[in-house]
Amino acid sequence: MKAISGPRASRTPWLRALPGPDPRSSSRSTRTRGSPVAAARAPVSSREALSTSTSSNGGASRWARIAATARSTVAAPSRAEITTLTTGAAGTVEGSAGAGGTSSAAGTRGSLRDGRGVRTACAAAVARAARGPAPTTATIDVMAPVTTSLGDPHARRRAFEDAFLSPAAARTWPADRDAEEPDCPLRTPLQRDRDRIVHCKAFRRLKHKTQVFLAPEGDHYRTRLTHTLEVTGIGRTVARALELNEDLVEAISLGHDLGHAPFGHIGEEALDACLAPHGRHFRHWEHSVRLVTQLEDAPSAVREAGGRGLNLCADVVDGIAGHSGRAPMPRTLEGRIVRVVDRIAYLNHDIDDAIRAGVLTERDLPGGPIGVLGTTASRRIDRLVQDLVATSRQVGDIRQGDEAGAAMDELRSWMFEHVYLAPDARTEHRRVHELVRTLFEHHLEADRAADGDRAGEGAGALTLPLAGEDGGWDRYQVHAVPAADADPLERATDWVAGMTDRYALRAFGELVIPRAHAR
Ligand SMILES: Nc1nc2c(ncn2[C@H]2C[C@H](O)[C@@H](COP(=O)(O)OP(=O)(O)OP(=O)(O)O)O2)c(=O)[nH]1
Repeated sequence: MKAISGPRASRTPWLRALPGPDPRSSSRSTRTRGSPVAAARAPVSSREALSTSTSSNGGASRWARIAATARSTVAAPSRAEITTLTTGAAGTVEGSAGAGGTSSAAGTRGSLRDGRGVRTACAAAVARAARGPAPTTATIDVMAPVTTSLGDPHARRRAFEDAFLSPAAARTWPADRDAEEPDCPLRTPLQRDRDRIVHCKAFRRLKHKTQVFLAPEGDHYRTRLTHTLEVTGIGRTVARALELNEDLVEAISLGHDLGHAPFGHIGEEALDACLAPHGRHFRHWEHSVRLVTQLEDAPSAVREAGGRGLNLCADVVDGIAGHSGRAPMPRTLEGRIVRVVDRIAYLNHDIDDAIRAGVLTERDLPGGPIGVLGTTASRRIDRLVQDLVATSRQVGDIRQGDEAGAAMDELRSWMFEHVYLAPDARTEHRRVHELVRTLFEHHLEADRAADGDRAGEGAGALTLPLAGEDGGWDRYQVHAVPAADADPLERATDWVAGMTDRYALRAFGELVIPRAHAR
């Protein structure tokens, strides 16, 4: 079996915990019954079928497990008897019964309370109570936990993770953040991280950052943003198939490339070259971490908790830090998924873009790997994903099979030779180096000139005439380091790395293109 390059991951005894494909998945109707949400919405007759199928599995089915989990946290005598639901401090849900099993006047006001006593209207409970006593059937015991937990997303998600995720999956709780924050009542900590990433400025800038083709004019070329979305989609598929934590994979994927400099890898290389004489380096994955932990504006909840940056969960930061084949291996299986699917995504979309750009034709592609993986991007992705899932399931870690893994490596080497580092591309690379060096040195010089006058916004950013001059061009707020501690190299790096391709081009133009000084 082939692991993606990097330190060899420890083998997790995970397979034993993972069942084979669910036999119910062959039938669409029974599969629908397997979903907690679908089951909660299903008519009583379907629930009876569910109850039957649960018991006919001798209590070993997933449904029996989730019902048992939920039953242990919910006292729910029957739907008809529930008048109020109260979530306790520990997030458990308790049902309180109306006298004599009938719904009383009070019973028409179903409500939820969290541990701090915050009261939330629960429309479903209200509607149920208003309808009056419902028939008590054998299914009620199974359904009640699902029904009652609908009002408490955290209890429902915990029950889901206990029942449906592999024991080797990363768990959503406890949320390990630098600054401790109270949970959001609706979103889980990982959903919240996902939202924080999508709402941050660095995420929006990905739409104007190169994937491979510099500052592309064509509407159909990939950018770092569309690459990020493709990685997220493929990553979720793999995580779901392996019963790992999809929410974690999603958050890592969405954040993994936030730290890319303008002009993709070439910009990264150019910034690295600027820092090398000072004994420093630039790596995009480390800069992604710097962005989410320090540079991005803290959301209000983070500020209130005394934190900085996006204050993401530690597993998300770890996955971002370890997504590149050149970085240390992430500690979670979810992080390792992103590390492999990043390559699956970029190799295949880069072939597509290279053909679109006229750099390649399909006939040029190397016969060996294409023979193994398939002749179209969708077939290749499908083959690589199926292989990754099957092999990982078998060995208990995130691994590719020997044949598919070797074919992908060969294709990647071929792409380096014929696309990424091809002679035509190298000409542009020299120009990018020149541009990045000019901007970097301009910032250092401006910082020196500002000579300690650094209160408020970054002095370097103010020296560029374009900054903040018109509505279309934002000034980047990149200097999170307090003025007194400002490190000029770090400030220049943050400033250049934060640029989009077009901002960098325009900034460079402002600095080097002579302007008329008379009208
Ligand atoms: N790795 C790398 N990618 C390049 C280079 N030039 C262009 N690219 C393109 C190919 C892919 O579309 C994309 C890879 O960017 P990523 O940020 O996903 O690379 P990362 O270091 O995470 O990938 P890796 O694990 O090293 O394959 O950049 C280069 O010199 N090195």
